[in-house]
Amino acid sequence: MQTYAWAKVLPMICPVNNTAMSLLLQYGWNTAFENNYANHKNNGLDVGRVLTINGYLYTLIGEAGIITAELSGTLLNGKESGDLPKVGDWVVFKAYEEQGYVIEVLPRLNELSRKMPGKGMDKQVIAANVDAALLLQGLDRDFNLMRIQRYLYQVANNGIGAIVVLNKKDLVENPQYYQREVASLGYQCPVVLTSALDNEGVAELASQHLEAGKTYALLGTSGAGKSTLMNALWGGILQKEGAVSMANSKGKHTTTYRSLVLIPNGCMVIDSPGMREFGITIATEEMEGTFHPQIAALAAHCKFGDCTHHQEPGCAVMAAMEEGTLPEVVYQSYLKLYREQQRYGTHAADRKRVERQFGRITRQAKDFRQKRKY
Ligand SMILES: Nc1nc2c(ncn2[C@@H]2O[C@H](COP(=O)(O)OP(=O)(O)OP(=O)(O)O)[C@@H](O)[C@H]2O)c(=O)[nH]1
Ligand SMILES: [Zn+2]
Repeated sequence: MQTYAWAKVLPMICPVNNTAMSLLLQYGWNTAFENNYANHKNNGLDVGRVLTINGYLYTLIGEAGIITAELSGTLLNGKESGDLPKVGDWVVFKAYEEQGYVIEVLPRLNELSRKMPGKGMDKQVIAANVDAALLLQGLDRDFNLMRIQRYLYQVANNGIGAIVVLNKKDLVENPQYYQREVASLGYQCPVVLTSALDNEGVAELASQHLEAGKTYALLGTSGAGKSTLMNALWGGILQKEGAVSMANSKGKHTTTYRSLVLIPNGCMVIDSPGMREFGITIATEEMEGTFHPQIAALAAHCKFGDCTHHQEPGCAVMAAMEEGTLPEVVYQSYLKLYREQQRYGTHAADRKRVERQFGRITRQAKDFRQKRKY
C-alpha cells in the first residue's frame, strides 16, 4: 500500500476506534463499490469517500488517510451538477504529492435529493450513499407532527429509511406521549427519545439503532440540537462549520469541521450545511399538511374532489378503511394531521388578524402624534 506524506498528519476522526481495520472499510466500503472501482484500480487510481465540500475543495478519506482534492476538468465539464461529487460519495482520484484530482464518481447506492422547484426535472442532490435518515426534532416548541410527517414522506420518497429522534426530552413531563404521537403516523420507523445536552438516551440510540459501517443523514430544523447530538455521539466537541481553532479552553478533544463524521461505535453521521438547508426547506415547504401517500392515492377515487374523508358519501378512503385495505393507524394519523392543520390554520389566521389590528393601532397613534406635533 502506498503511503502519502499527508498520511503522517492524519487527524484521528474517531477517538476510540483505533483498530487496524482498513480505513475504507471503516468508512463503509463494500463489494458493490469494489466492483465498480476494479478498472480504475488497474489504472493506478486511488479511491476515497467525500467527507466535506468547501467551495471547490473536497476533503476525502482514502486508504492512506485524508487528502484535499479538486475536481478534474473533465469531470467538471462533463457532468450535470447532481452527478458531481457530494458528501458521502465514493470518488476515484489521482494523487499528485499532497493534492488529489477527482476523476470519477462511483455509482451511488442512493442519494438524498429534492426536486428543484420550477426547473423541470432538475434535482438537487444533498448527500450520497445514505443508509437511513436521522430525523431530529426538539420536544420544546420545535415539536410539530406535520413537519415530522413531511420529513418522513420526503425521506421515504428517496427510498431511504428513517429513525425519528425526539430530543430535549428533559423539557417535557411526558416524553412518551410525543413518542406515541409520532408512532401513530403509521410509518414503520423507530422513534427514540434523547436529551443530547445531558447525554441521555444517546448511547441507546447508537447501540440499538446505528450500525457500524452504515451512514446516517442528520436532518432537523435549526435549534433542534443537531450539533449537540453530533458532539454527544462523537464524544467530544466537533468544530462547527467555519471554525478554524483547534484549541479548546476546557481541554476537550476537538477536530476541524467535517460533514461526514465517524462515530466511535463505527457508524457515520452526515451533518452538512446542504443538509441543514434541505431540512429547512422540507420544514417550510408548501405541502398539504394532511398529505399521506396512501390517503392521496385513495382520495383520487372519492366522489367529491374536496372530500375531507370524514363523513362524505362515496368516500374511497373510508371505504378502504372499512374493507381493511387501509390500516386504521394510517387513517387515524390522517385525522390527527387534519385536526392539527385546522388548528395551525386558525392560529395563522388569528395571528394575521392581530397583526392587522396592531398595524391599524400604530398608524392611528402616528396620525395622532403628527396632529399633536410631538
Ligand atoms: N434542554 C435541552 N436543550 C438542548 C438539548 N439539546 C440541545 N439543546 C440546546 O438547544 C440549543 C440548540 O442546539 P444546537 O445543537 O445548536 O442545535 P442545531 O440543531 O445544531 O441548531 P443549528 O446550528 O441552528 O441548526 C442549544 O442551546 C443547546 O444547548 C437537550 O437535549 N435538552
Ligand atoms: Zn374521501
